[in-house]
Amino acid sequence: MVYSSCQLKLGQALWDPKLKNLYLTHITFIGGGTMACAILDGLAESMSTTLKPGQAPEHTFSITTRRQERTMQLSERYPRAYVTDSNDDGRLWELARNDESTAHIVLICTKPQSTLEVCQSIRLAHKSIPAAYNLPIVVTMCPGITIAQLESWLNPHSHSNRFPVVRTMPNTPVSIRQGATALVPSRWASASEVDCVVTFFRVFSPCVEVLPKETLLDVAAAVSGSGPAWIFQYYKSLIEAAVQWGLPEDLARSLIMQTGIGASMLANEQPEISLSSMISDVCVPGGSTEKGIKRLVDLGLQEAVADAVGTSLGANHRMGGHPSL
Ligand SMILES: O=C(O)[C@@H]1CCC=N1
Repeated sequence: MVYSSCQLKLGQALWDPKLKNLYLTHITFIGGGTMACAILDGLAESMSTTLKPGQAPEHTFSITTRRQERTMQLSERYPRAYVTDSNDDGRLWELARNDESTAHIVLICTKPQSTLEVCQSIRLAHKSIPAAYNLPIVVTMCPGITIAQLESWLNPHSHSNRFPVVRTMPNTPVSIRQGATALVPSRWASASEVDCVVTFFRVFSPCVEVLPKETLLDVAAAVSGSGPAWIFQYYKSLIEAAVQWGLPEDLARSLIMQTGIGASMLANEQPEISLSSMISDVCVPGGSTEKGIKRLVDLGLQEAVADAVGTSLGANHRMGGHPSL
C-alpha cells in the first residue's frame, strides 16, 4: 500500500468512523538529532492544530536530548515543543497522557544502541496506566531492531495491554517534505493506530507499507533510508569529474543538482517506462553517453552498488543482534 501526502491536524479525529475514533494529540521525539529535526522541520510548515473539544495542550511536541546545552537550541528552534534532557522527566509523559479516545506517538530517534534503555523509560512511565487507556504508539526508525525485540523490551512480563509498535524508515529529505518512508506495523497495532502513524508520516513523505516480511524494512533502509547518501556520493563524483575537466565547482553543482531533479521527476512521472529505455533515450547510438555508460558498466558499477547495499544491509542485521549492538 502506498500512501500519498496529506495535512496533519493535531487533535482532529483522523480515522474512518467505522474504526475506533482516535484523536492524535501529541508527538514525543526521544532524541533531538538529525532525523528528529528533519521531521520537525518537515512538520513545522504544514501542521495546524485543531483541538479536541475541551482539550488544550500547551505543547504540540516534546523532545528529549541528552545534552543539556542542546535543550536551549531546540526550544528556540521549535517554540511549540516541550524540551527536556531526561527521558524519565515526569512532565514529558504527563503531556503525552492518553485517555481512551486519544493517540500519542513516541518516536524513538536515538542511536540504535540506546533503544533498549529508551524502551525501559517508556515502559516505566506507563507502568500504572489503567488497562482501558491507550498506550502510546511506539515508532522506531532503527534498522535491524526487530518488532520482537522491541516488544520484549516494552512488554517483558505482560501479554495484555501491549504497546503498539510500528517500525519505520524515513530519510533526510523529510525536512523539505520530499522524504520517502517505509513502514511495518506489529500485529498488536490496531488499524486506527497504523492509520495514525501513516497520517503522521504522510505530512512529509509518501509512505509505503513493506509486506509480507518485516526483514524487507531493512532492505528499504539500505536503499531508501541510506539512499540520499548513495545519491549524494554519486553527485559528488560527478562534480569532482567536472571540476577535473575545468568546470567551476558551483556551476557543476547547480547543473548536476538540476539534472538529478529533472531526471528523477521524469522517471517518476512515467513509471511504465523502464530505466533502461530512459538511458537509451539519452544515448545517441555510438555517441558519447553510450561510450561513457559502457565504461561505467565495464568498471563494475552494478557490482559495486550491489556490494555496498549488501554491506549496509549486513550492518543493519548485525545491529539487530542486541544486546551487543
Ligand atoms: O546509517 C545508518 O545507520 C542509518 C540507517 C539509514 C540511514 N542512516
